Amino acid sequence: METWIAPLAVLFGLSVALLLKSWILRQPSGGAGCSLPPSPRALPLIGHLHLVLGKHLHRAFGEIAREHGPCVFLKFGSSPHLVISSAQAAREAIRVRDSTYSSRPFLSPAARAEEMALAVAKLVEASRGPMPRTVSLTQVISDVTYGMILRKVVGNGHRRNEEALRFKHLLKEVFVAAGEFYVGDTMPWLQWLDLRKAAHAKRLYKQVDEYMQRLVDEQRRKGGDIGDDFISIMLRNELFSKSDSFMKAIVLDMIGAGTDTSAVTIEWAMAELINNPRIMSRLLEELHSVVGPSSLKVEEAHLDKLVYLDAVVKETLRLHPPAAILIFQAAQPCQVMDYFVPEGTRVFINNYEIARDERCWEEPLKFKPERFVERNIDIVGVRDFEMLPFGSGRRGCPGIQLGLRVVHFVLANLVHGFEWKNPSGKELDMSEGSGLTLPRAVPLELTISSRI
Ligand code: HEM
Repeated sequence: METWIAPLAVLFGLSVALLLKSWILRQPSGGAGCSLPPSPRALPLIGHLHLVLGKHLHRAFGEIAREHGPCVFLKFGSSPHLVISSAQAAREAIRVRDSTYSSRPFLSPAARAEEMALAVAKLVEASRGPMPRTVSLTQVISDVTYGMILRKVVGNGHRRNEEALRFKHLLKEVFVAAGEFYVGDTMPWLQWLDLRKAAHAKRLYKQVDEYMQRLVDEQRRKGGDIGDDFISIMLRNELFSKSDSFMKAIVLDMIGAGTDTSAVTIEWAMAELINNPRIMSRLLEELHSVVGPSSLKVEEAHLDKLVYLDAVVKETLRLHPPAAILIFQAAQPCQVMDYFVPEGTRVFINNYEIARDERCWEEPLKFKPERFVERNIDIVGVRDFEMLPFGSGRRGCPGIQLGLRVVHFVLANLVHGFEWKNPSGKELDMSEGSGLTLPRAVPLELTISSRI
């Protein structure tokens, strides 16, 4: 017996090894005469999951791109993913996704001026309070942007009531839950690992839905005839007003997509300005020459003349894009950079990596707003693709104009009216935290003195 068991065991071992090898090396076959993009070595069952688990996705993708190139094919479980990390590849991928671009204006300066005036009054008070005059700028920025966006989306009534404030905290929790990696999304057989996280997310979404419903009901009771806020506009339009779910989804999209993105951009800009006193001085000089002495308020009418402020905001969006990765799905088989991309592939455009690519940007890790003064670089993904803070094309951000307005306006007022310092006197820590919008790891706590 023993004489034939040994060769059989070797044969069995060899076949398993061969099977595993062929599985590891297997590349799904390409179409239209071109091959799939290069791919790192995968592991059985989990594919490339081990390369990203426990890391910031944009950084993990950056490491993979440096080794394998700007178009990399990955598998998480059995789901195909394409990671794009160069401007040229991003242009091609977005061309495949769609070829038109549209932006929609959202302007109502009065509400924004009121929100800003409230924030400035609070800051002046803090600057006259007992020493040390330290302010949580993260909190101030978050409150003022939330107030501005909420007034635009749901009207004036909700901005300061208790429920609105509770909803703000709820949204924060939703952002954290949405930013989590759910293994079951790519490997359904591992869904049980997500059960606790998923139940928590479900509870949060239920609370969000209830709040949205109350907003819609309340506006409907008023007849929807007041104001130019988003709910009123939808209630006046038959196409939207028939479906509460549709209206709630749009309102949530606006608040969710508009508040944190604008707030973290202002926070990163302030942090970069504190760490770069020369740039802060140049911005202050511009504000003095356009607006006048600090006792005068910055108004929205000034913003178009503040060229250096615009450059500071663009440079902030380049180094700290709130959406580090843009995600979409290939609806049909397509071709990107001569590579075949199968239908259903989830495409990741690594915005963060592209905007720090040394082939496109000189000294890419340096905060240098001057690059936007010297060159007219398009940041909305129409002509240039070296940075895509708002995405691009039909799925791109519909709130670009409102977002940029809010960021310029709040930042200009914070810099013009107040002097800010890091209480420790050292450089600020610029580490990134976790979350959907690439927030700072450490909140901004600064000492304030008023110039007003
Ligand atoms: C600095 C501020 C902002 C930044 C950086 C930003 C960035 C983005 C990005 C990158 C996307 C995804 C685009 C894509 O997938 O290609 C997006 C989508 C979106 N943004 Fe913005 N955004 C900002 C402000 C706003 C504001 C103020 C609003 C409206 C109040 C808004 C509403 C939306 C909506 C509704 C979407 C679509 C979300 C979806 O597809 O479900 N955004 N934004």
